[in-house]
Amino acid sequence: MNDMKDSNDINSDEDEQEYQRRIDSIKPHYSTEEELLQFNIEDVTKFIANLEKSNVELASAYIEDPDPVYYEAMTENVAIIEKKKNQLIELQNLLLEKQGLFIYNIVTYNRNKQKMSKKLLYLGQNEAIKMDVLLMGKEYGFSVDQLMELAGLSVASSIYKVYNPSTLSKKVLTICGPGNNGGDGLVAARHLVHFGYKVDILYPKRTDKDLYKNLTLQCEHVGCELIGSLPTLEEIINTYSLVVDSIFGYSFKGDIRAPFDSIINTLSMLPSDLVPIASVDIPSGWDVEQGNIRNTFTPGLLISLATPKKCAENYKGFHYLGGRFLPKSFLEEMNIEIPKYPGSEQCVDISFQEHEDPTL
Ligand SMILES: NC(=O)C1=CN([C@@H]2O[C@H](COP(=O)(O)OP(=O)(O)OC[C@H]3O[C@@H](n4cnc5c(N)ncnc54)[C@H](O)[C@@H]3O)[C@@H](O)[C@H]2O)[C@H](O)CC1
Ligand SMILES: [K+]
Repeated sequence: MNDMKDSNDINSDEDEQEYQRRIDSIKPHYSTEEELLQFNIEDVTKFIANLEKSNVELASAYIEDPDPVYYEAMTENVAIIEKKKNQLIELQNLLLEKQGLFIYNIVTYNRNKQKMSKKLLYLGQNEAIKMDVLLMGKEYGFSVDQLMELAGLSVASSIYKVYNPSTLSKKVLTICGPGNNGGDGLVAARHLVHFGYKVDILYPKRTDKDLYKNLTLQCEHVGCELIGSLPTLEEIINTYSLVVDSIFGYSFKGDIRAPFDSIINTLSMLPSDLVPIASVDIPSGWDVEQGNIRNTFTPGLLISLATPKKCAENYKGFHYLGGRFLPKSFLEEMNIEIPKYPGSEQCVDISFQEHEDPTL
């Protein structure tokens, strides 16, 4: 046990100070600010990777011997990883700024004190549908399965950032609806398994199209279990650490019909501190433009796809943007401005704290 604790000493304050001393001592060798930023980005990335590796080791040690010390060490690691990831995003944005790629007119700040554009557009329902038609038309030439794959990957990537598998002790339940939002959920479920989660899927109203049949098959092949009906509230709490809501997206209209009415009712009774919900594109049951008018659940994480929709304008939880597939020409044609994705990331944190003073 002591050996494991020692290998985790990277967490300690002394190590952090040592790390800072090392960075400071190296600074003079870098001739430009851009080079220094590049170096810092690489260093923080390695630091995060080491901690994540250490957490995987701690997690397997904990499974063999559920000593709370392992758990505490993992929790400490997770907090440091979160801090370092925020630092990484700031460094990446600084680099973008240095390279002249951050061009925003009106500036506000998100929870990571990143500069964000006020011009970021919240689409209405018809605009979102129009956008889809345009993307998949002759001019832009995308196919639905291409976009769905990128959308689903970005959902899984966002979940990984907010609800890291090392912090979850139970499985993830992905609930899929009958349309493309459900398809995004199937893709996300498969990637979540690749990222280290155990995933069950509830897919009560399946479509006969090959795309959905294949996505379901692929999920089964990576080990997702397809469950027949929604477990009781108590069973959900005992079995799952997270619910992924991919029931309805931007085409949802009217009163919620069966079987999704009772599913959404149950989800609305779920204590969010015990089992948070991650919603794909739209929190299911919310009006696409007016938001939570039916007083259903509020997700802990919302992953808006391509651009956020109007219902998310006053959303206060973790908010990520994914679906990194919009070409510049398309953004110009639609007169949309979206935040820059850092590096090769599939998602970007757009959780707003509009009135926060970034210098505090
Ligand atoms: N360009 C993009 O950003 C992409 C987004 N994607 C995802 O696709 C959904 C929109 O998909 P769509 O198939 O148009 O619709 P939904 O999934 O929202 O749902 C349609 C489905 O739901 C049924 N339905 C509608 N209203 C109700 C109701 N009141 N009660 C019960 N059932 C209802 C309807 O009959 C249909 O069967 C978008 O949000 C993104 O998640 C793409 O994956 C990639 C491109
Ligand atoms: K949804």
